[in-house]
Amino acid sequence: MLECNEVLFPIKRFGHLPGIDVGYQFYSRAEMVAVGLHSHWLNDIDYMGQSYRKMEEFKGCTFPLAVAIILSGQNEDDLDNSEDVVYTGQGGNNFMGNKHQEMSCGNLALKNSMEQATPVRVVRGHTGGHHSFRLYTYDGLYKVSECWPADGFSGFVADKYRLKRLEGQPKLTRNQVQYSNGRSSRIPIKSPQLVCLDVAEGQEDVYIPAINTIDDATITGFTYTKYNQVASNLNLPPTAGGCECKGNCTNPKTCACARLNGFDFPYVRSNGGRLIEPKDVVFECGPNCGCGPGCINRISQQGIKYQLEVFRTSDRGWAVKTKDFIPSGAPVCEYIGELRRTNELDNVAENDYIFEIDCWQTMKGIGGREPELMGEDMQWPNDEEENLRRLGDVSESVSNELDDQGGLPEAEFCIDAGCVGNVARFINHSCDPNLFVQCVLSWHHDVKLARVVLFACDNIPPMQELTYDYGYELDSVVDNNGSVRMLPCHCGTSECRKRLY
Ligand SMILES: C[S@@+](CC[C@H](N)C(=O)[O-])C[C@H]1O[C@@H](n2cnc3c(N)ncnc32)[C@H](O)[C@@H]1O
Repeated sequence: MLECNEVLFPIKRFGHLPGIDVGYQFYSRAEMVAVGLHSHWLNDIDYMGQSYRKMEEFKGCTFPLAVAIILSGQNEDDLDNSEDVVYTGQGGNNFMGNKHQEMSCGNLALKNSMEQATPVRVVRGHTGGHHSFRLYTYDGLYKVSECWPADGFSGFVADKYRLKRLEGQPKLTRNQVQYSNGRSSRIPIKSPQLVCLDVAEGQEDVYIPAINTIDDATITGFTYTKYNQVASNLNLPPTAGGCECKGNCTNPKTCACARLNGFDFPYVRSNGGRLIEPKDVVFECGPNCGCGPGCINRISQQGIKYQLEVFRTSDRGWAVKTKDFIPSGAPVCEYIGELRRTNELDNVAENDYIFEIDCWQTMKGIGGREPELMGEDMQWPNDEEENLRRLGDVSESVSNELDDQGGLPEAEFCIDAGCVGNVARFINHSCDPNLFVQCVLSWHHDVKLARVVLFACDNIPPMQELTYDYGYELDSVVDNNGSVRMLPCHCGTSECRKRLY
């Protein structure tokens, strides 16, 4: 990973990092390493070493030079009043009995930064919350104003550094920083940009914060739900029969659910479970199966695993980014809302959150969304006949059942996330997306009411916005008066078709 980081960010730099505003939050050191904000996994002082001396642009500088420090509150002697910090250097008090810190590496880098007046990025680490996660905030640029050796409380001589926050940066919202070190159960951070600590209100296994650096908008007007709700006038199809496997499904020859997928499992276990290739429909194990919740064939039922963040854009409202790396083929989230009949929607033109369940139309090539090609080694066969043949490979009864439902020009059912929904409702459209829509059947086998799951169609690096292709046909959206509605696309990719619909 370090090597990867060196490839992405061959040159460390002091100063702000493009795209990382003051107040930016990170959920792990790995994230900071990935974006190059702080490129040491263990050391709290990150610095540019002697190799930078040879570079023309750094001519005249004395190295090492500090670029970033993490204030984690681990040192009992540290003082932190937000704008003014006393920081203890690294090393000393080791098992060899060395009680004096050496003026080398990070310590020397801080001293050199003081002497050459180069800015140092300051990151604060905090722990807290009911998930007890560690959170890091980027708090801006500081200058090292003083350096002196001092006796520490633990009886060793340490180098001390005073850092003062540079003027002209966004204010920090706390004037006394309190580290929790795992002792506190509260989350100490309230950055002005954090408009909601968790849009999921604790329902998911991860927090999903919302950040707004654009305007005054907050997250309102919907209730978060992790599970689909069913409109009162809609009856769900009967629960499907299941396989008789025990524990985990392992044998595709004997597992009844694997048989529906063409005598194979659609997923591999690597990287926490990945879809091998997009399919017309994936048959997962369901409530009547003998296997347990950890079964390989239930990967999309295991909830959101990646750190996601809702953020405000200047031209597309809210959007979602991942703070984790997401491997190609991994399930990211299901599109959740209220299952409704499409012909009973009254305010379609005003509701931005309707997902038509058009799996059957897609499979039959009658106006559903285009199958998405996946990156790397994963691909959807281009051949429509091959797609349908693969569906024909599933058991005859299911195939017949699907054929009985054929001929529908439009999706009969939809997922309306206008009033109730999950984080998927905030994911925007892109003409060159990094997610794709996969229909999944688990509880029942009616493809018209299939679950809609968004999978990564490529390896997605941290901090990337998540998008999928909404798959509208141009001129297919009409308002109540029958006039065609058009919506310009702001996905900003080179593939942009200029209109969503
Ligand atoms: C399902 S919502 C996505 C979340 C939405 N941005 C929000 O603020 O809640 C779909 C709506 O987002 C906007 N949107 C999504 N992708 C867009 C794009 N590429 N260009 C312009 N607007 C987009 C459109 O208003 C669309 O009707």
